[in-house]
Amino acid sequence: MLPTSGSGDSVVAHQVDVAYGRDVVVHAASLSFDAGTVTALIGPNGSGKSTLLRAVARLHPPKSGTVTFADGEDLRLLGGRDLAKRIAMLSQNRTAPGGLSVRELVEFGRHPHRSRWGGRDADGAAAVERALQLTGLTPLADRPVQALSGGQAQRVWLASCLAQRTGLLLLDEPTNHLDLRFQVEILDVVRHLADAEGVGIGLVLHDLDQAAAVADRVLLLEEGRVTADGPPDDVLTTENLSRAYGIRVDVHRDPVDGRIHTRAVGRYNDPALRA
Ligand SMILES: Nc1ncnc2c1ncn2[C@@H]1O[C@H](COP(=O)(O)OP(=O)(O)OP(=O)(O)O)[C@@H](O)[C@H]1O
Repeated sequence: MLPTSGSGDSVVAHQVDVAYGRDVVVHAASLSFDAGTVTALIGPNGSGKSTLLRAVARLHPPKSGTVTFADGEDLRLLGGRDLAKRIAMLSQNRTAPGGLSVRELVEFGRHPHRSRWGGRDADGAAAVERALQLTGLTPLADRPVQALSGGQAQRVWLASCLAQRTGLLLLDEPTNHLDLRFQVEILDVVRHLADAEGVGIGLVLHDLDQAAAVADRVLLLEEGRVTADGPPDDVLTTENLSRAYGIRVDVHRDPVDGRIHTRAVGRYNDPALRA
């Protein structure tokens, strides 16, 4: 079967500051998204996760610092089409142009692989069918995008990224709007792409249990700074999470599968506070 990605790729951000106007919201952030590795960005609302991901994807130029591929090549030196062959990003807040079917929107992901004059894209049809299949959209392929639910539409945008067949995949809250089954299935796809095809994956997740389950590495952001970076066991601790989120967060390890589970303890499930 045609692989979804090209070959795996890695990207390194070094001491990156990112600003909106004069307001610096990401401070001296360093990270890497490595081939064959799933890296999750977590942190409270407004801590800079999306902004940092967008800076790595060159959608928002950093104020200072560098973003390079593993071989040292600066992303700024690539043309848009060449960059889109190497990095795909699922952003939040997308709007589909009117009148498109699911398959037509997924085909947008093939744009960088077509010649400037819209010429042949030998792998295109197979890449699109595979992306539809991986996201469970084959039965909906001919439906108008505008007739889809929020979760179905989320899967179409993800499929469009997969059809791009890049070695790096950056996903901003990919499980947003998805029901339980598709949350699990999409994270399975993410894991598969990293393990079987060597894709480097960076994703923003709010669900800490999902981050623990899917990620090899977790970065915690607080007020625009990376305050922890390492394996889930080292980062997802009561101390780190309670400090970052400003609420007590208990962390347990499942005795059966060994996975980390987190529980934010609010007033209503803390017996000491309820008494
Ligand atoms: N377009 C914008 N113009 C100005 N400030 C912005 C803009 N987008 C985000 N910000 C600010 O930048 C900071 C970081 O926002 P960002 O969206 O990166 O955080 P986040 O961690 O992804 O948040 P969330 O979990 O809510 O999605 C916040 O203070 C936010 O108010």
